[in-house]
Amino acid sequence: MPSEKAFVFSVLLITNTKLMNTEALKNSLRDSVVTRWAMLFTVGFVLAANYYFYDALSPLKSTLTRELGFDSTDFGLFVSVYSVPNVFLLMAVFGGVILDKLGIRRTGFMFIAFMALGALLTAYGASDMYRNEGLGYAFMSSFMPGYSPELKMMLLGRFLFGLGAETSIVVISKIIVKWFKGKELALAFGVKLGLARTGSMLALMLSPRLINSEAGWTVATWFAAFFVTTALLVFLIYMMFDLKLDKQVEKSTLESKSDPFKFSDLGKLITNRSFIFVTLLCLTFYSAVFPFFAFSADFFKNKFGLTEIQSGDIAAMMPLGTMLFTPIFGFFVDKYGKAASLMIYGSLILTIVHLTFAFTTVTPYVMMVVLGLAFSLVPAAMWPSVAKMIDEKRIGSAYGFMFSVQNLGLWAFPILAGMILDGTNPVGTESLDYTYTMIMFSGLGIVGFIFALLLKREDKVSGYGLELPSNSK
Ligand SMILES: NCCCC[C@H](NC(=O)[C@@H](N)CCCCN)C(=O)O
Repeated sequence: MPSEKAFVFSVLLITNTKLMNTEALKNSLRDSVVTRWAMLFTVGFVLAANYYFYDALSPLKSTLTRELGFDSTDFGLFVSVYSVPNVFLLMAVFGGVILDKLGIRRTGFMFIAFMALGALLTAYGASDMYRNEGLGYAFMSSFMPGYSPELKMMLLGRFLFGLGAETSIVVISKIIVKWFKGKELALAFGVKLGLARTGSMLALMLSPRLINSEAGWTVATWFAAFFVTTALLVFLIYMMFDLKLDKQVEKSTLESKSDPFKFSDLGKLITNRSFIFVTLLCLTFYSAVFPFFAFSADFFKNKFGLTEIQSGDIAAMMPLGTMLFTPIFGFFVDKYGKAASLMIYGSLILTIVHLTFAFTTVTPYVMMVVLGLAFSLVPAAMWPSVAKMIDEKRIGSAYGFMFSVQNLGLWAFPILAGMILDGTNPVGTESLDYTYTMIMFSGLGIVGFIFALLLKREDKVSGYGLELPSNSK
């Protein structure tokens, strides 16, 4: 019968196509260990450049005061403007939507280009070229006279950088899943975070050295901007491999399909009590880490009377510590669980470190490594825990939502830290007293600790199994 023949033929065709896809999957680029790890290091370079630029001016706070007249509030404003697009334009959420629509290559290129443009504008805003009546100087002088034209141009640059940076983190996470799903995925995520932290560590160590260059202090800002621009070029190399892989394997077998973002999803997320507690922990914990980190080198300089190079080196101990500890805790969480407990310990250690900084003179070298311990415990336990409480299809929306809430803290607390510093230190004080600023960070640690306790208690009711090993849920 012709219809029976047609049926058998189409079954054979489907089976054959499936077999061919599996075959292609077996022999695709992602099956070469060397190629997929090379891809990880390629996009890891982009991530390192991202984190480098985010932290590049942190050890230069006093240089910005001396050269550009920034006070602590200006510096806080500069740090925080990174988060404005992610909080107020919900870029961390819409970036995910754009990623679903345009795909990895176009979204990645577009957002890394924003990062590069923003980084170059920031460096330009600090440069002599701009300050000697360069392009845009007259315009930036024509409004809001309370803020210098240098600050305004640098704010615009960092705003654009922030617009690209958070979404590029989401793109890179998706790239890792694309190449490592069903392979060494957890390890790949650990290495990715390690590469990001390498960027932070290098920024803290290199920037204070680069300001002593013969060509002037702005070498440090230009270097950071060129690092990000190089990352854009490096991403072009990645795009070639990505295209090749897509040609080898049907795209649908590679990229895990997530449901498109819907605002109604937010309703589901914010009625999940475990998710609320983990998001609030994310907000408070990261607000006590990244904004503190931005001020840390200046804090050590003022409290312990160190040079910019020495204080940058001490601050760099924290990312160095995380590079060591994060993979260890990641492995621990996979194998033994205890994620909720680790988040409690991490928040407690964070609070102790900040209180020690506020009220004692214990050597900051040791305390920064201990802070690195806390900053490994919580991220290593937090991000995989979200995957346990949220359906895989909505994980992108969940992370996007968490990033937006987290950025609220990354926006508000650097400004608050700067305002507290300016408010508690008379103008022209030789060395700044950070006590009240550190009390603020300790307070955030305590609130985070409470959310971590609530999360663990809630886990007993909701049964997400945060205390269980990865494969048992
Ligand atoms: N799968 C999510 C990993 C997030 C890692 C996390 N980064 C962030 O939370 C960013 N939203 C903020 C980065 C700001 C500084 N560059 C981290 O622990 O770094």
